[in-house]
Amino acid sequence: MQKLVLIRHGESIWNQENRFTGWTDVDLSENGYQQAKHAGQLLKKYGYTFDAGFCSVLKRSIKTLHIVLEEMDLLWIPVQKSWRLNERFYGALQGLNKAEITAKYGEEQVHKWRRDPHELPPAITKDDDRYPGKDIRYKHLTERELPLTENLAETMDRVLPFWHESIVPAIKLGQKVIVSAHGNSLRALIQYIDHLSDEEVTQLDLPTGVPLVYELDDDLNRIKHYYLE
Ligand SMILES: O=C(O)[C@H](O)COP(=O)(O)O
Repeated sequence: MQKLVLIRHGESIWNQENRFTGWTDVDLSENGYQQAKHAGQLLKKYGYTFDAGFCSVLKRSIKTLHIVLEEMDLLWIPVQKSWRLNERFYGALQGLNKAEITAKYGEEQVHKWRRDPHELPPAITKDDDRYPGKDIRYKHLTERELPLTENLAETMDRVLPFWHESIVPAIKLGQKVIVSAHGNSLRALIQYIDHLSDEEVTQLDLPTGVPLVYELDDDLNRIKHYYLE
């Protein structure tokens, strides 16, 4: 049996302000720092340790992992960052207030944008300042990989190659792994690991900054999962 720990980053400033975030590189709120710290303390208290960490290239995920590892005195372990673990790219919704968008387009449409795995939020265009092609950290991505919008299914398509090529090999080597990522990149991963239907993943919401432990068998099938609280 292998344990894998997934953690959604601590609360960000835009989570607090109720704004669509996506690939916007927003920092943790003070509460988010405390959540990450608490997560690290819990992991330590329950005797967890890690050999490898994985996070996105967004600072809320990077800092969450850093703070957790700092609490565990494990800052020295190798950490791999990948854009593939980034939050789902929320297109033209990025930066907008969720309540205002709900007032404008109605709850049903906003729920679809947020939770329907195949619904695409309105896209940006390449001349938009939010286009990732303008951000140096994505300079190695092909044009096809640079999103203008993304639904959960597309998010899963870009998360899974990283899961199979980087995370799975580490687990199979017997390493203890922690993945710090985002609400939707983790929902995509969980849909895959747990074989959830589209209907089931629609119901799945992850809290910020709470470690989610997966116990996996040798073929990486889930035995059970639970939050550490
Ligand atoms: O990008 C965001 O706005 C959040 O991290 C996730 O938002 P959601 O719960 O609306 O998908």
